[in-house]
Amino acid sequence: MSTSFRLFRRWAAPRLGASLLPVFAILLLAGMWGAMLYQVELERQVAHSKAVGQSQAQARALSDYVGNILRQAGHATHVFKLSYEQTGGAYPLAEFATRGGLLDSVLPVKLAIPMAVYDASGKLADSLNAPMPTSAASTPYFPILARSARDVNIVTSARTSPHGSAWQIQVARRLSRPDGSFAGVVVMVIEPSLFVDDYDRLDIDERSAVVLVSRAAGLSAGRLGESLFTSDTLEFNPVGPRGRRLAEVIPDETLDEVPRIYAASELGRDALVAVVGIPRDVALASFERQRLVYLAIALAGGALIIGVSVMLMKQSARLRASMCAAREAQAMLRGAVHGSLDAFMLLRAARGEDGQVVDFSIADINEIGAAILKRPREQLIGEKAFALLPRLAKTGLFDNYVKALETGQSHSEEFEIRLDGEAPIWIHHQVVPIEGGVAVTSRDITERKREEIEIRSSRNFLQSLINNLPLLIYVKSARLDNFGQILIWNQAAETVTGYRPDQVIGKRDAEAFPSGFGLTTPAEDLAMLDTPMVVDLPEKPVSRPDGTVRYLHTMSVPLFDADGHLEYILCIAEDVTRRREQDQNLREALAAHRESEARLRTIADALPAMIAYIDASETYRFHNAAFLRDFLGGRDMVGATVRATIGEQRYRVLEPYIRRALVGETVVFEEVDESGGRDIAYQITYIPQTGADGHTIVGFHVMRQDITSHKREKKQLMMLSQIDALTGLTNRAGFFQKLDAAMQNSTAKGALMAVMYMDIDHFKPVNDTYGHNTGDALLKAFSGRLTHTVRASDTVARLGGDEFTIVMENLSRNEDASAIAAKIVSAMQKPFKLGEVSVSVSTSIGLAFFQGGLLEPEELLKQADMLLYQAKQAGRNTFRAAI
Ligand SMILES: Nc1nc2c(ncn2[C@@H]2O[C@H](COP(=O)(O)OP(=O)(O)OP(=O)(O)O)[C@@H](O)[C@H]2O)c(=O)[nH]1
Repeated sequence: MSTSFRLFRRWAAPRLGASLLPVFAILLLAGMWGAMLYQVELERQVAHSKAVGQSQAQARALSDYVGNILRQAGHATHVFKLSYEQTGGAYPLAEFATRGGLLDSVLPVKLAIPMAVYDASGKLADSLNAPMPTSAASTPYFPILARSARDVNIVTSARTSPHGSAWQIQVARRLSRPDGSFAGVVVMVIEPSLFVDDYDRLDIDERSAVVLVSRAAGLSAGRLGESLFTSDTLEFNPVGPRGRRLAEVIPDETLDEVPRIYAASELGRDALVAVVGIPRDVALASFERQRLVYLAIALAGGALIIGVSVMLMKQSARLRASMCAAREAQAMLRGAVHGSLDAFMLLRAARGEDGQVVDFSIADINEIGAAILKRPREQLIGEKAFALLPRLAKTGLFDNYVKALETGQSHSEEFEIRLDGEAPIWIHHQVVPIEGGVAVTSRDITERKREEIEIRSSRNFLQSLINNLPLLIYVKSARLDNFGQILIWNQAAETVTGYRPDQVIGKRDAEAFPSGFGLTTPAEDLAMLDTPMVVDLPEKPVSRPDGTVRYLHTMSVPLFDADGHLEYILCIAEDVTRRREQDQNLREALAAHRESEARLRTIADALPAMIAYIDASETYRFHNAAFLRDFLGGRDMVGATVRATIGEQRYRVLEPYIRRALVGETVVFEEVDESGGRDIAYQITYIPQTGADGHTIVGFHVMRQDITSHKREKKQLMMLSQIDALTGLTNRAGFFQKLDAAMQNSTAKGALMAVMYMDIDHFKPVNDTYGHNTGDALLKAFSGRLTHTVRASDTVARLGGDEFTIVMENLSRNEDASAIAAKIVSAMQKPFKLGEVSVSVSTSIGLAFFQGGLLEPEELLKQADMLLYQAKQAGRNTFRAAI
């Protein structure tokens, strides 16, 4: 096979494969459509033949009818001839054509066929149903009939009527005299329209064409729909070869818009041809329906074929793509496997009779794998792996392969193999399940493993050392390519700063700490680069991610490589936050203490009370400005004892109180200072002070308050509480106190006394009419008048509302009190001038007496109230006194 052919085949094969399906689909479509069109054409031809047959049947029916009419017309002329000749020529047409007459037995008279009788000279002798030519002498049939001695019937060819454009057929018969000589002719004139104007008779569609053609005359008459026509040009030509059974014809000029299938039927005589045309759509209706069904089936089938083909093409394109990819991948894999530094084997599972895997045969192996097994690759392929190396089964590899195969899970591990008599080796082993077996990759990693273990153990030691140191340790690179990058970050660094190693390691300060702090500043790091030496850095705040701040005291130490170049900056830091906080707290506590002391002194000095503090040894420790000024007479006694300050005599008075205070009792007592010429009352309070333990009394506070004015106000308040606020008279409480005192006095001395109880008559209307202010003004004016009417020693009181009482003591006689009552009643009758208004009221009074006894004040007042009630009952403006 030549190279160019091979190349061509490689190029053509996929393309051919890709185009087969669409070509097949197109062929299938074309075949389906071709078959469908062929079938449709066959059916069209059959339908057409049927339609022609139908038309011809109709045409035949028409020609039969025409022939029949013409025959009957010949018959009719014969019947007339017989009657005419029998009657010696005296037989009128009218009688011949009566309903039920001779004509009617041959041709229906209702056809009203025009008829005429001409005499021997050709002159019109009789006519019926239409005007007829007056002479027949010039007609072609007349000389023939005149000459002929026999009974002859002539049917003329179609010809145009002498009267108009319509054409007609004439049926003429010779009439003879009894001697046989020529008597004349009888003629029937038949219009072709008679044959064609009736669709019902033919039972055809209304759009059909019915035509009668006279070949001899070249005339035709027909009917299209509602219209009748005649023509002298229309001709129908046969379709196809002559002599065919089906006589399809086509008109040489279009009759109208309707396409039709025409067929002709010759009459056989008189050169007449009947033609019927059936509308094509009617004739082929069922074929057209069938054609639509075929079309629909073909379209649906076509769509199905296209759809399925497209789907299959897509599927096959995908399949080709994935096969291509698989082939490429396979090729790459094979390349990689053979070029790999790892040993690689494809093992096919070998199963025993029970279906269990008993061994694996080598399906493929690369050169390195073959080298490990110490056999050429070609020899190894097909060999049983574990039969070849039975000792490998002991390592558990066999079990691993079977497990990977059965679970479908890849498996990779690093393990140490100790085979008898050989140094242990480390293998990195990977088993991948594949169809019917496993793919195994192995790499000898003994060397790497050994180094790794060594490095790990020394690193672990260092790591644990660094991590367990309580100091923050972090190491930055000092190499120029990654200067400032943090390389080590120990546990204490994480705990103190809150940054985990993964957030910090490999980054520079600016990246690692978004909040902006640097454990050492870039300037400090650069300084280390310039002059590498141990530096004690100032304390610095660092913000943790949670927002709290820690203070670090850092020392940075340069670390050099073997060549003496600076390689790392080791930073060792101590968290000094707690110590700083303690210092700060102490400072703040001291300041707060001083501030609070000063504040307390300011407050104490501003207080009007005298305040001092005396300790358990009775020595003054503090006194405020008021105490210094008012109690100590301006001498500062802080540090002096109480006894020395106030003198022995006064100390004896105060000592019991001091003792009580020093055992924890709050002591309150009063003292009157009479030294300054006026009495000043003091209230003194000793408040014990407990020490830090909360119960030992370490001294007591003294508070000395001037309560002189307070006492005076209290007295005044007592007095005020017995006065009626509106009128200034004694109120209810004062009245009862006074009444009680007076009754006690009366009982003690046996003196006569009286209680007067009065009420303003009709006071409510005053309030209602003038308002409450005027009511109040009236109450005041009433009180004033009352006070002026009685003695100064009598007590006038307002019990409430408009009710008043008077206590009168030391009376000589009852009448004295009654007289005063009368005087009051009279005094209150005068109008009261209250601002703009003048108000007139009156008063009613109840008067009760007492001259010692066991009566209670309330009972005496009740007596007076009863009497007041009686006075009100008596019509008001009066008084009632007890007898
Ligand atoms: N303006 C004023 N009216 C008061 C005061 N206290 C009570 N009143 C009114 O005094 C009226 C007392 O009415 P009464 O004594 O019951 O009736 P009255 O119209 O005087 O009739 P009699 O006493 O039966 O003649 C009530 O309308 C109270 O609202 C007050 O302090 N000032």
